[in-house]
Amino acid sequence: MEAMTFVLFGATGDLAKRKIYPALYNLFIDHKLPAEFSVFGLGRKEIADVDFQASVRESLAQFSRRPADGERVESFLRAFRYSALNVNNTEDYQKLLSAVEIREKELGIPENRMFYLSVAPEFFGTIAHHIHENGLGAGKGWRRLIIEKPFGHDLESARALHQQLSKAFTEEEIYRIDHYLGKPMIQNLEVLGYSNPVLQALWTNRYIANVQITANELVGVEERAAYFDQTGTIRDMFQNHMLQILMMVTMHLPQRSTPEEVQSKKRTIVESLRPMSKEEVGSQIVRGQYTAGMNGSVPVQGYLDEHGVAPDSTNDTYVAGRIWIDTPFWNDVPFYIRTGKRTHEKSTKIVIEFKEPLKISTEANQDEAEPNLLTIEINPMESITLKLNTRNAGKGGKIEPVLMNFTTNSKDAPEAYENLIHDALRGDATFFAHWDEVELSWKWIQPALEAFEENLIPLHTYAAGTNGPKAAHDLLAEDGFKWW
Ligand SMILES: NC(=O)C1=CN([C@@H]2O[C@H](COP(=O)(O)OP(=O)(O)OC[C@H]3O[C@@H](n4cnc5c(N)ncnc54)[C@H](OP(=O)(O)O)[C@@H]3O)[C@@H](O)[C@H]2O)C=CC1
Ligand SMILES: O=C1O[C@H](COP(=O)(O)O)[C@@H](O)[C@H](O)[C@H]1O
Repeated sequence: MEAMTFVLFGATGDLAKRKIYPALYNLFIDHKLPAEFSVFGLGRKEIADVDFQASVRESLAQFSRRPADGERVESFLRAFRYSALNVNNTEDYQKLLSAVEIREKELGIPENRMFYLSVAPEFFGTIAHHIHENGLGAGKGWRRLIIEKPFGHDLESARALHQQLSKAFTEEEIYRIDHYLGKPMIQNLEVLGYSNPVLQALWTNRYIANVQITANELVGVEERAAYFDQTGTIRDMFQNHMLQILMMVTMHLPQRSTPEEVQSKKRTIVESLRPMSKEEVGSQIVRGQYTAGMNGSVPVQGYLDEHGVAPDSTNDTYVAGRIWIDTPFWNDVPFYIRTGKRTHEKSTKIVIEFKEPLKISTEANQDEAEPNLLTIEINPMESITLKLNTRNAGKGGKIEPVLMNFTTNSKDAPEAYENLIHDALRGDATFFAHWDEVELSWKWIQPALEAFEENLIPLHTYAAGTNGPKAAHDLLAEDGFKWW
């Protein structure tokens, strides 16, 4: 990997401490960073390099999956420098440029620069503009930009943001992080498809009855009401993470696909999502909000009583939807997606329900065989389970389900941010969200955003600690299915 400078906007923030420093440190230990690299942390306060290094050391002690002590952490920290910068202040960028150049010369490294914007999205455009105007991106090496979701608040604002960024960076230089795309099991979907002919053959509407994608959470709004009450689950989870999982599970990829091929297949999927009008949203999408209930054995308050939430808020903390993909592979297969806060469990998973040939072909047969299910657990477990039916000779030949299960030992696996930062440093955009996907996702979901805002569809309640609103279960029951 080529030597580079990693410029981190928002170096004093929560994401940097919890995710970015531990990811860089673990990459360093695994020899996945270049032999020579330089890191510049940025924030508004004046902080001495040595104090900045101490705060990074502290973050590692708290959040790294590997012990952060001894010489190896010290040698990692020697790469770190700090520069005070207010995103609106031109002089601060000039000061930064000169510090970066001095360090590049000291280390004898090329002018390869990675700009990571771990700051509020309203700063993205300003920062990109200043990087461009002040020559930070004009070195002889490569320049890349990593940004964190949210990429816009709706279709219009996403397009405006894209325009601003495009003035300073090309699409190939922009790496949009959707951390779900860094999860090992999501990355595994690509391999599962092309390396298992048995699955590949079944991956169509001929054999699949429906696909269910779930991202249930135990947590509520926590300390993030200011953001979440303006955002809701539909923007926070559904428009990005859930639709990205949908794309990953439905694209058919040949082996050794290039990032461009992956992006093109994903675009085809999101382009083929059957559009819904604002008036149709009510029949395809369920929105919910949690009321008081339990988090395990602890009583918890309802959403409207959470600190920072407007007492009459109609914000969604739960969304379930039925989606159709109009392609020859997926015609007539319903995709059910649900995600919510304060449900009964933390569980992110994909369930593929296969059609039931037994029931279809022998109506008179009294055996109650369950459908074959392929369950891919993403979080907190990482496993793949296939549910088959077999005859149990010990029980008079009764047909019973059996499970074939593979569970990964995820303790040592790299975390999402490690995978993604490593890919961006290598210039591999496979697991990043391309602008086309982002724009098309906003376009598809825009009528739902409007229906929510105009209160055209009901806001169902569910008690904290339960499995979501009843309406989300009715959505599948209408089609003769149930959530697994
Ligand atoms: N935290 C998380 O788990 C996740 C966060 N994100 C996204 O990541 C981004 C960062 O989030 P998070 O770390 O939580 O945010 P924080 O509020 O914790 O940190 C914000 C950072 O921005 C810096 N900052 C604020 N104003 C300015 C300014 N005018 N000039 C320069 N720097 C400024 C702050 O530095 P200082 O105050 O020192 O100047 C601080 O380092 C956001 O876009 C968020 O949506 C996405 C997914 C998860
Ligand atoms: O992006 C987000 O994701 C988290 C859930 O992530 P996970 O990796 O724990 O499944 C969610 O809690 C948060 O609201 C959202 O912004």
